[in-house]
Amino acid sequence: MNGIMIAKRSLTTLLSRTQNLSKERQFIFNNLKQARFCAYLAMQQRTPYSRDFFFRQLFDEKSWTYSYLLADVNTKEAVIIDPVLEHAPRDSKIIHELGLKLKFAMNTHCHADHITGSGYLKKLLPGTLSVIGGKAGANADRFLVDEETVEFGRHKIVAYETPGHTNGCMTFVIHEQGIAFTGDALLIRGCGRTDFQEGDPKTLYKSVHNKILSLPDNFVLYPAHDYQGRTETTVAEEKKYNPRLTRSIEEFVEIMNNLNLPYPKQIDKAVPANRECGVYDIPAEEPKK
Ligand SMILES: N[C@@H](CCC(=O)N[C@@H](CSS)C(=O)NCC(=O)O)C(=O)O
Repeated sequence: MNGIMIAKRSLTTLLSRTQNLSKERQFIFNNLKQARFCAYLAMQQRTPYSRDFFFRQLFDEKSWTYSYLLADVNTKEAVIIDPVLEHAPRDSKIIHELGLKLKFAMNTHCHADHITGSGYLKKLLPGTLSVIGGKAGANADRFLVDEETVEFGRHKIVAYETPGHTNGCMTFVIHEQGIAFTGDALLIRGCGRTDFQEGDPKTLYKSVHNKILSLPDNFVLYPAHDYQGRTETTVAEEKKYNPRLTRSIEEFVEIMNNLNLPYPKQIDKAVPANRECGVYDIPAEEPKK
């Protein structure tokens, strides 16, 4: 019997003995339960990336957006997920410096909070194709349907429809590497709002449970945003700690209908621009009045 098994057995014996005891002991019991879950999480090793898989998380501080640059190390073919207009020069520079060839600029959905960098990247890196879900109602070079595969080198992204934040939301999964890009469907300890752009809480709840939280527990999830500096999560963590999605569907609807968030600052220019796959240059700042 190895150390972990002995520790697990002792903890289980201790836990069973603490049941039906006083409040104080119940408190200790709950903390031990928590410790046991943390140990379980720590033991859930993520799938190590294969040596020929390149991953880079990028950030836009204005809209708190994460973009992801992925590549096949051998063929140099690359994709970028959810690029941001203002960072197209930065992203194309990295791609150039690393000797990569951008094949696809992909969007998980038609964003409301920033203009996609797809259009500008197409101009800076000729040959790049823009990609979005077929139900997004946006223009692009390639439209994805549920479970369609996008390839770069030998790597495969499977696109799953996860509507609810918007109709066209998709989650991009790379099964071999144990990762998923959830866009705004699932955020770390949260989820995308449902109060505009075809948002629907019941649809979102079903999408997240059926298509994201049903992935293996150790899959690492990469959202399109985080507003607290967190960079990634896992299926196991969200199944345990997501304050919205661990509730019943009725409670979830109630929560979502009462978020009362202010509208994203850029929504009026972002949605029309994103319907056209972004713009082809960084627009000049509007003069201050
Ligand atoms: N303050 C930001 C917008 C923040 C926001 O509304 N985020 C969206 C995702 S981008 S449409 C969201 O779904 N948030 C959910 C949440 O619970 O925060 C801005 O002005 O751009």
